[in-house]
Parts: sequence; C-alpha cells; structure tokens
Amino acid sequence: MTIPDLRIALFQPDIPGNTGTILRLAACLGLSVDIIEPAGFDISDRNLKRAGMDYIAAVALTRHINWERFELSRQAEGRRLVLASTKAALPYTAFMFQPADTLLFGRESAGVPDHVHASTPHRILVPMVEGQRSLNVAMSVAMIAGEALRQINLSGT
Ligand SMILES: C[S@@+](CC[C@H](N)C(=O)[O-])C[C@H]1O[C@@H](n2cnc3c(N)ncnc32)[C@H](O)[C@@H]1O
Repeated sequence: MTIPDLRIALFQPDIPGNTGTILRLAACLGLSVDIIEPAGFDISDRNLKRAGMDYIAAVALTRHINWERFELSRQAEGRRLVLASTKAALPYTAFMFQPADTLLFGRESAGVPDHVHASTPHRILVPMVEGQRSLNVAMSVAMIAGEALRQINLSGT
C-alpha cells in the first residue's frame, strides 16, 4: 500500500485513550499526525499507550507547542486545512478532498475556539440525527479519513 500524504491534526486533545486510538488508526492507514499542544495529558500517559499499543512507534507524529506554530508549519508546506466540526454545514461526503489535505479535529470537551473555526474556510460535518450532540472524536477521524482516502484513491493522485 502506498503511504498517503494526508495528515490528521488534533487540536489540544484531552482524552488520552482517544488519541491512542487515533494514533493506532494512523499507523495502520499510513497517515501522519499533528498534535497541537497543550494536550490534556502527556505523551507517556498510560491510557494513551494502552489504546495505541506498539502502533504508536510507527506513526509519523509531530507535536506543535501551540496553534500559531502549527499554522506556520502547515502554511510552509502549502497544505489545505479542513476542519471537522459539529457546527459545519457541508456533509463530509460532499467535500472534495485533496491528497495533501490536513484534517483538523477539535478537543473532546470544547471542539476548537471561535478564532480557529473562523480562520478555517473548509469546514465539514458528519450529519447526525436530530438531537444528538457529537460523535467520539476517534470515530469522526475514522469516518472522515476513510472517505478522504476513498476519494484520493479513486482519483489516482
Ligand atoms: C466530542 S467532539 C467536540 C464536541 C464539542 N462539544 C463541540 O461542540 O465541538 C470532538 C471533535 O470531534 C469531531 N466531531 C465529532 N462529531 C462530529 C460530527 N458530527 N461532524 C464533524 N466532526 C465531528 C470534531 O472535530 C469535534 O471538535
């Protein structure tokens, strides 16, 4: 399997088991991961290691000390930022992903702050039935990264 160029970015994640699950997914699908600090736990956290197991060692993981530093590195690489948000209007299946996209996911307790939401022109939603608040962040990563990879593989780029 070819290693994709797609990246997953986690904004100040606060539940180590979710991050461990996402790192394991990234290891298996060949995706790179950005963690935008401060996270609500240390990378050596027991629950993160339990969920990510030995897969964590296989992930191309970059930690950024804050949002501004993450943005500097993303812009230097010329990557598009695509925010997954419960406040978005566009269903993720209607969005046209590109191979070098960075998919951004919010923190479990609060999503992303307003300034991040406002500065991200591409915003996508996993539609839910009325009255439900949100998916688990790791579930939303799996669904959206799966659709992005499907599109990218179909387009053959
Ligand atoms: C547990 S949710 C955050 C809930 C938070 N209270 C909020 O209102 O954003 C954590 C992250 O998972 C992603 N997420 C969860 N459900 C989603 C959905 N239905 N559509 C798009 N992203 C979703 C988003 O990136 C979100 O910031």
